[in-house]
Amino acid sequence: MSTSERIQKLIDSNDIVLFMKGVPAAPQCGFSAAVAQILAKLDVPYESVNVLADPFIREGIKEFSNWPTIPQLYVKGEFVGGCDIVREMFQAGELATLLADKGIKAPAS
Ligand SMILES: N[C@@H](CCC(=O)N[C@@H](CS)C(=O)NCC(=O)O)C(=O)O
Ligand code: FES
Repeated sequence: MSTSERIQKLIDSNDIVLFMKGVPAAPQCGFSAAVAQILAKLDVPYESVNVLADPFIREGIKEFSNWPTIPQLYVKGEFVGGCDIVREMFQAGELATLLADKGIKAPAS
């Protein structure tokens, strides 16, 4: 499978995918940590992909999204943005709205 096919499969098989440096429990960069923290606050399940563990994904996702940096957030197969965009959307309440519009809910507590 090519790198872009692997990326396509990841975003097709998970409602939310965060391409990040490190893992949610131990992010390796503040930008990735910020997005993981926001997703934790929204209390939604997501798949994370550690680009530091895979140089092909690290470069491939930039080409795939036409976006030069990590982190990158995908929701229902659509690129949402990096840290700045996600932070702004979260603060404006737009990220919660986007997830609700796409039918993604926090697990019932
Ligand atoms: N302003 C960016 C910050 C992210 C950023 O600058 N990422 C850099 C440093 S972690 C990056 O991915 N550089 C390319 C690389 O490390 O492959 C955003 O909104 O996401
Ligand atoms: S790893 Fe240095 S800024 Fe992200």
